[in-house]
Amino acid sequence: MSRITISKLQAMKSAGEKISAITAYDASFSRLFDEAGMHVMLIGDSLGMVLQGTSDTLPVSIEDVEYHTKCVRNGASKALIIGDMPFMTYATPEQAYGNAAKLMQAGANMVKVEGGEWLLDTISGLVERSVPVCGHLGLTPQAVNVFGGFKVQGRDSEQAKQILEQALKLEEAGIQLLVLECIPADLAKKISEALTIPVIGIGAGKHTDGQILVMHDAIGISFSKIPKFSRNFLAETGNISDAIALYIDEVTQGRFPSEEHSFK
Ligand SMILES: Nc1nc(=O)c2c([nH]1)NC[C@@H]1CN(c3ccc(C(=O)N[C@@H](CCC(=O)O)C(=O)O)cc3)CN21
Ligand SMILES: CC(C)C(=O)C(=O)O
Ligand SMILES: [Mg+2]
Repeated sequence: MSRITISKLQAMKSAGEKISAITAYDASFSRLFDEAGMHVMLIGDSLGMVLQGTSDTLPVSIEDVEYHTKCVRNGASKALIIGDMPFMTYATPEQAYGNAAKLMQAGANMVKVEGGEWLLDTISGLVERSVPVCGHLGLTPQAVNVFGGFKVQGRDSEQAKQILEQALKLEEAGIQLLVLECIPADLAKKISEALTIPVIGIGAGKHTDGQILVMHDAIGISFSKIPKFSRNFLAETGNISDAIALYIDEVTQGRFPSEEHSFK
């Protein structure tokens, strides 16, 4: 079976079919997620927190994500694979090109970068050089020291307007997928409707075109604090394959996230 393409995700958005995504870091889980029918796997810089035990994602290196991308690539034959660009590995367009090349050569089909306005040239440069790009707005964890903690973003109307405007500019610059993290459900709905490209939410309510979770949260074994927006699917099922199948089904049916896993 051939790999899920970005155009397939685009077609899913157009058809109103929900996209399910999860983070993955190794070949064994990657194969399990792939066989369950997961559409997208992200080698997240969250690996700093869930694999290495650090208190934020800032110490993660490009070599860390490169290594885990190779592991995930070996387990996945169908899911679209996204490599997360770590803190300060895309501070300039030139840095971004060299570091994106490492993740693409490790097996990623797309790279993800956190931020808005300042990234527009980097994004168009990557896209011109044949690297598909996923954006990330809202609670961008690499900016935790600016936010003063992992806090919900976009609650006041000025900030909400800014996130929407940034999303539109990123789309114009060439991103083909967008992650929205920890923003009010109404704002995520508005952005998902305003954009042509698919929007994947985490802590962003049920109206986005798809959902992503950190895999350790979805099975309730995270080293770090499990965020309010997550749900332990293993506790409900008793084995990991069924837990992942339930997660995908709940996303597909629009039952996850419910109000208790969303922000106002
Ligand atoms: N295990 C894990 N899950 C994640 O979702 C995740 C990571 N690690 N590491 C990277 C970032 C950091 N993330 C986080 C971490 C904590 C909260 C959190 O504690 N949020 C509060 C809400 C705070 C507020 O109301 O402003 C919560 O109660 O969920 C949110 C996102 C999301 N990502
Ligand atoms: C939470 C997701 C979107 C992420 O960026 C990560 O796992 O690093
Ligand atoms: Mg990340």
